[in-house]
Amino acid sequence: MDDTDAVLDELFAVIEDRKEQLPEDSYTASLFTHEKGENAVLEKLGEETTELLLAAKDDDREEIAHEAADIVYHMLVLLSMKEMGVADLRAELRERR
Ligand SMILES: N=c1c2ncn([C@@H]3O[C@H](COP(=O)(O)OP(=O)(O)OP(=O)(O)O)[C@@H](O)[C@H]3O)c2ncn1[C@@H]1O[C@H](COP(=O)(O)O)[C@@H](O)[C@H]1O
Repeated sequence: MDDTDAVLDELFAVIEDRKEQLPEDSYTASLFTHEKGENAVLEKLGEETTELLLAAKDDDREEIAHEAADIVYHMLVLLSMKEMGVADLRAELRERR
């Protein structure tokens, strides 16, 4: 497993922990409560996708990486909300190889 794989698994483990513990100062935890919730995650994914497209049009590599990371984080939160995980993503990608 390379570093990229490891960081995805680490991040997903943190997300799962926030979902369980719901610490007050956690942005992730706020997404799992009525304070924000699923709609906020979906809105973020929409916004960040638009921002990624604009960054790509501008050939702004730093911004592309930033927006792509925001999308991956919110996508992992969404998978967790649906009782899914990185394993589902990995299995789907693997099946396509
Ligand atoms: N990867 C992320 C991550 N990406 C984005 N965000 C948050 O998502 C929110 C929205 O992102 P935006 O890019 O839209 O930032 P914004 O400043 O709110 O911008 P706008 O809303 O004005 O567009 C911000 O509050 C970001 O901090 C993240 N929050 C947390 N993580 C990871 O989750 C871990 C746990 O974080 P907590 O749950 O906060 O402890 C962290 O250590 C990180 O690894």
